[in-house]
Amino acid sequence: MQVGLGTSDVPPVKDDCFALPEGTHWTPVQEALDRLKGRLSTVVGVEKIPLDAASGRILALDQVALRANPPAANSAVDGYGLSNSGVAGLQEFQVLDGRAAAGAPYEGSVAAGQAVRILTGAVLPAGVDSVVMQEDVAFQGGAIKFNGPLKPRANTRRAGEDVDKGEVILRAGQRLTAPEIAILAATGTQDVPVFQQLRVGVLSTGDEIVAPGSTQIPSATYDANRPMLLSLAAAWGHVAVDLGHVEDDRNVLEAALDAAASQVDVVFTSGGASGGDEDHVGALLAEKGALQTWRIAIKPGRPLALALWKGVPVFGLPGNPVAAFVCALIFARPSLGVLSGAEWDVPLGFNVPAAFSKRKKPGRREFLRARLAEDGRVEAFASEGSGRISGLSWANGLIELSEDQTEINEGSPVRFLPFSGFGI
Ligand SMILES: Nc1nc2c(c(=O)[nH]1)N[C@H]1C(S)=C(S)[C@@H](COP(=O)(O)OP(=O)(O)OC[C@H]3O[C@@H](n4cnc5c(N)ncnc54)[C@H](O)[C@@H]3O)O[C@H]1N2
Ligand code: MOO
Repeated sequence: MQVGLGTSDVPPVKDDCFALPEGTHWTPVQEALDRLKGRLSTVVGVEKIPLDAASGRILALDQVALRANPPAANSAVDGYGLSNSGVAGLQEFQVLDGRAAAGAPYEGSVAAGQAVRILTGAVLPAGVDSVVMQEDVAFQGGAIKFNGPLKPRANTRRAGEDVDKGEVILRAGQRLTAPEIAILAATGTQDVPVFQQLRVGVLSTGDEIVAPGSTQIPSATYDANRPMLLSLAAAWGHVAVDLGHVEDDRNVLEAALDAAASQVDVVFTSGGASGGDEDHVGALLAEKGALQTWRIAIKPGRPLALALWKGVPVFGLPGNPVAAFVCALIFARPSLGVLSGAEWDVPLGFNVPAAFSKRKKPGRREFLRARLAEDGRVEAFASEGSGRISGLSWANGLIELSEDQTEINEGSPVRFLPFSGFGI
């Protein structure tokens, strides 16, 4: 028999460790994202680097074409260049000596009734406005014959038809990937102004955390978050800085954050965010780190600390690796983008039929490890436990269930966010 406490003093036992405790303000995911978006801005400087070293970097200034693409009208095919009369029926043209090739123009001019051999990419010689494809002609006795009419400017490319000189081709904030590199190169850019790379520090916390493989003691946990988060930061084009691991000691953590603040532009910590006896990260950030938000209506990942430490943004990610991963993708990725000079990026998502059924509590947003199958339906990982790291590599994306979704049946549309849309 219990004495001292009446049953009304004891909270009812909740089997669901994901139930949102009453009396706490749970910030909706969108509100947390809006806050981040509204408060963050670029923290890195600008440098000019050669285009061939710029892949993955963020453009710092709008770029204009330094030359038109193409710079001159040229042939789109191998064939014969001529002045097109547009007449229907059998046409005959005398073929001139010489030819026009890419990089080796034909210097003469082509009169009416004459044609010149021309290769793909060659500048159109004077007098040529159209090209007849070599497959469409009969060549006989120094002349070509073909069945007209030819369309006006057939098989030619107009000067500047892609972009004109001086036209804005890329905007500041765009990430330079293969397509952007191509247009910059084609229009003559040699050096490109980009933002300096953001330095992202990753710190693991927790007495139980040890280097992978370093011990066989069962109470030790191999550090999975730090390599995972370093890999994410690098995949997103930032400089990933390994800040190591600290034990559950507030002074040591404080010193580590101080050191980090002078070394990196943004810090990821993992673990110690939930408010347990040894959860120092949340407590320390609340006390000294201008903590902004730390309980978010999300599963997994609700204990997320967003703070500033000596002016440096700190993402206090949850310890459970799946929760740390999801929070990094959902909150940290677009934030790091803005800090590094890019636009706030909303991940690619589309609705696909569910290959599973599930009930869900209202009021929080849930992210499930998901795999889009070849039949176009999406499966969810069998377990939702946020320590089940194997589900991350099983998955090829996340399913995002909104706050008001409570029941998902097989075939119901669900939102699928492919990992590729998160840059991984
Ligand atoms: N009474 C409550 N307990 C917990 C709550 C709660 O609301 N009330 N929230 C749970 C949820 S949800 C999560 S997520 C975790 C997050 O807690 P912390 O951020 O404080 O993380 P820890 O307690 O330090 O660790 C949780 C778990 O993750 C393991 N871990 C930590 N760091 C790493 C690492 N670098 N690599 C691999 N695994 C790591 C750690 O050993 C723990 O097993 O709190 C719940 N509890
Ligand atoms: O939601 Mo916690 O964030 O389970 O992993």
